[in-house]
Amino acid sequence: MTIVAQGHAIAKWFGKGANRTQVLHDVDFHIRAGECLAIIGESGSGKSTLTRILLGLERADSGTVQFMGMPVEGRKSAGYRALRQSSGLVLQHPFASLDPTWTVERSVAEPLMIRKIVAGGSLRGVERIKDTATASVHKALQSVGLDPRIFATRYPDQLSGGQAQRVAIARAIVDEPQLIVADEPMSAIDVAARIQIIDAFAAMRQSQPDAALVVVSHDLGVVQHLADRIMVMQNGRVVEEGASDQVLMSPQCEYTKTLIAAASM
Ligand SMILES: Nc1ncnc2c1ncn2[C@@H]1O[C@H](COP(=O)(O)OP(=O)(O)OP(=O)(O)O)[C@@H](O)[C@H]1O
Repeated sequence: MTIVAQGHAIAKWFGKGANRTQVLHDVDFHIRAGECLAIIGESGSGKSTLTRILLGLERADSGTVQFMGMPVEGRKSAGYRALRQSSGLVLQHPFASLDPTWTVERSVAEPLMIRKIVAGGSLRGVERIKDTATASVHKALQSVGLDPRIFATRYPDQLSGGQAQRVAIARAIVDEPQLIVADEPMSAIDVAARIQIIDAFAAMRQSQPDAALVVVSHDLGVVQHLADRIMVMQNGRVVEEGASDQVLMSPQCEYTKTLIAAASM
């Protein structure tokens, strides 16, 4: 299977002078097309920093990151541009990532419009692609279990937290990116609605079988449902990695055992 993104020997420091702290140490990772990789670990272990580096939103101090075989370093690099155009991000707080003055349809269509403008489309051109965009937006909403006839014209304040997160997922997948990163997508969602988010990701994986999905989560139940492979981080290092069943059923590292024991309490 094609490797969509990979990093080698990534190190990252934050802060200056006496406050300078290393938060990632010699991290290697890769994600293949069609795979779901979960990154788990306690708060502050470096999960979000690693995904931000993977998305080109943060720079590593040393090491390399590649997207589809091209280096991501530097905003002018071909790898960075390809990554920006071919990745989707789902964050913890769905309402913070939706413009309250925009309808669901407009929010979900935004990546398509941006891509068209970046590709040199005129505003008139953008108007003309609206019909195509509407079809893609409705397909994305359907795939996350939201009926476009009901939800397309709603505003964020007319959505529950779970519905808003599914809108955010629809926006992340609407232009069929090769890589989707979801950073704690369930933690701001009430327990009853979490299953809908899991279903939305499962449906996305079915409709876009070649997309690579990276999920950062504290919730091992979520991880168990979604992930093919798990990477465990502790204090900025990868301490265990393997197939989901193997890591969850027979963890090798004491730290992973502790995480699993804490989750089943
Ligand atoms: N911009 C920043 N400036 C300084 N320190 C930072 C910055 N971003 C993150 N850190 C620090 O880097 C470390 C790793 O943070 P990170 O957010 O990657 O961890 P995490 O595993 O995702 O945690 P959580 O599960 O709580 O989101 C933490 O100690 C954090 O305080």
